[in-house]
Amino acid sequence: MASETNNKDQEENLLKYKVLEIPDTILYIPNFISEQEEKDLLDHVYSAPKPKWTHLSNRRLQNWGGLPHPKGMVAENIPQWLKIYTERIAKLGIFAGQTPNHILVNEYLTGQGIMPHEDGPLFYPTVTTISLGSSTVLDFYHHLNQCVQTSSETTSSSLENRHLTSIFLEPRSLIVVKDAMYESYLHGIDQRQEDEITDKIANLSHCQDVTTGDIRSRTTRVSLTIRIVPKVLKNKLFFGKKA
Ligand SMILES: O=C(O)CCC(=O)C(=O)O
Ligand SMILES: [Fe+2]
Repeated sequence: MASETNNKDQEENLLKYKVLEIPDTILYIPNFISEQEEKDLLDHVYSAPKPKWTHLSNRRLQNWGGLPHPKGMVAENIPQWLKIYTERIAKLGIFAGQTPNHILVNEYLTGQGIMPHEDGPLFYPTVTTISLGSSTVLDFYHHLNQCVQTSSETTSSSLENRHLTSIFLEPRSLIVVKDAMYESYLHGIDQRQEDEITDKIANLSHCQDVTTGDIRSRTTRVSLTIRIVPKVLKNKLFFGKKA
């Protein structure tokens, strides 16, 4: 009973961070971490051994907690400097009592981004991201098949036409993307040097110091995407001969 009351209190506390009513649900929490915590996290990310980085054409990344796999993830130890945040996020009460076991670190240089995509079935359908270093704009899009067909198919399928909403991500903020927003829409970050603040950004009233019409330059941004991989292998399979 007591835990039911706690859950209800937690849900009510989170309501003030809710950005969109439809189609449920984006929460945006400014200053989720302090400036010192941001600095410490960046120091840790940049002190990771070189082979920890995977280089992609438009960003590089580090994977912590194991490699998600349809057959199950072989879980790896999460270092303490990241555990602080998986535990802090677990306390928000958005993961049905579980603690996130996976962190993807993405680094975007100015002008880099990530193509519209969905995170897919290997993850629990709630995703949280802490932004470090620079602000950016995260865009949400309808899937191609969700678009209302107009007389011109090319127009109706262009990304611009499929745009649903955008969220301005300030450094040190946390965004939570859940439910339909996770499962039924694509998200991406445009490859741009700067972001124009327009009324297409849904969370302006939750941001610190931004007004429509502002131009925000991008610098290097590091994001920590913190999630749950539900399917974990209990033991590493042992193929070698025992001594
Ligand atoms: O950097 C971000 O905020 C988004 C990252 C993302 O969408 C992903 O890694 O799947
Ligand atoms: Fe993603």
